[in-house]
Amino acid sequence: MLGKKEINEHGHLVIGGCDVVQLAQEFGTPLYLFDETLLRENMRFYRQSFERLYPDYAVAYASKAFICSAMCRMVAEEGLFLDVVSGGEYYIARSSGFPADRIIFHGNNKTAQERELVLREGIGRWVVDSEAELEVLIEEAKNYRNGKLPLLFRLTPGIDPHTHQYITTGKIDSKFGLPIVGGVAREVMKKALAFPQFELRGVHCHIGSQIDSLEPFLKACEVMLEFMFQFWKETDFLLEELDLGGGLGVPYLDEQKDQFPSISEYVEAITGKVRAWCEEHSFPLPRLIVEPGRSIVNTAGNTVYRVGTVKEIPGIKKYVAVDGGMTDNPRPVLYGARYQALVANRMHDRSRERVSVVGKCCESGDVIIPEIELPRVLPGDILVVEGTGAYNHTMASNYNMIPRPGVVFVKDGKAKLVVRPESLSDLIRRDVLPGD
Ligand SMILES: Cc1ncc(COP(=O)(O)O)c(C=O)c1O
Ligand SMILES: N[C@@H](CCCC[NH3+])C(=O)O
Repeated sequence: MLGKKEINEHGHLVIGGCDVVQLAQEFGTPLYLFDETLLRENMRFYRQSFERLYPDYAVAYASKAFICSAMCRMVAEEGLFLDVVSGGEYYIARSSGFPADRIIFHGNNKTAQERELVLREGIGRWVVDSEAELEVLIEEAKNYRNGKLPLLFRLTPGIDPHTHQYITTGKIDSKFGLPIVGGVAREVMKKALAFPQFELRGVHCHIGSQIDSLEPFLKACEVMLEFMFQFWKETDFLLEELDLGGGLGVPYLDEQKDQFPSISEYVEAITGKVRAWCEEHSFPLPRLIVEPGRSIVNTAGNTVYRVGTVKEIPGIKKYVAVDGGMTDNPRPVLYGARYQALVANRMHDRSRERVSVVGKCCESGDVIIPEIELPRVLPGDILVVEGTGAYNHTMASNYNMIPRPGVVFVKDGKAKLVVRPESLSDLIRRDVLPGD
């Protein structure tokens, strides 16, 4: 099992002190269920690890992994910054009361509306992604409400993190960022120095996601520090901040548990590397920023389904269909992502059969787990797919007009509904009948 889970006297799965079978009855299925203690613990692991090892840092939670108003509140309470990549994420954060000066604003194609919103309300760091964006900002930032606009520049350091190609983002051939090669990034940044409306704070990179080793992060530290050092020598301007993005991977299956560095190993490695490099080159220690998403939320999240149709094709396969699917978890279809599951209402059942867990969408590719050994599954059973905290709720769709699930936080035996499940009427909320 992933995360902290127990089994009670009824043989039911317990998360955050709550009986998952009862939660399924109370809140309905499918349902995203988050262990609040684990969420907070992971945020604290990041902060405490930095606190022990490095003088000046910020941990910015990457909200694209999982966002809702209650999550933004929690991130604010835990003293983290927030990484947003759209006006939508910014809006949710601000509506929950998240302080603007702790928000980092990303995007490779920020729209006029998004820029206007953020410049109106304020921002902690604005991450410039391209020369074209800088050109637009030269005009638009003139009347920034808080004086100088604090900028980071996103660079592509040319590193392959050896992860799925769709979530590889730091190679030179990328839609994100300014390439380090050929002096492109350097020239664009030099240009920004000439404008008084900007406060040039530092550089950013994000090499990819679900990365299973420390080596690509260490390489990124080196390349980025080398860039900062050269920039200093050439311009006499010291870039004070280095934002290394997110990307630390996590196990999705029990058998992968030893295959990923822990949060503290990751923080130890990057802070050690930065310290050693700076000492060797007599370069002032920069302020370090990281933007973890998945490693904070994934293991804390689970999806609770009810089993419907069970279909056996003799000698070939048994299909177990649940009341959700690729609409609440598109990751298997998109990335071939793997998951494991539990039968929450019969945790002591030792019978085993090989099945394929599928969804209810009108697509043969709507498979959540192609092959898994489970206790003999019956219609009505409660099936929990583990490790769905990241990029599930935020990537869910209404395909086949299936309402999206609600979100419940559990902690110390108490359950809080933090996103209500969509209703059928939500599905027509934005419809306009011609003539009305
Ligand atoms: C700029 C940026 N920062 C942070 C993250 C978070 O990454 P992860 O969830 O892998 O930690 C992402 C997503 O990959 C990103 O694009
Ligand atoms: N959506 C991806 C991660 C994207 C990271 C954003 N840069 C996933 O589920 O793995």
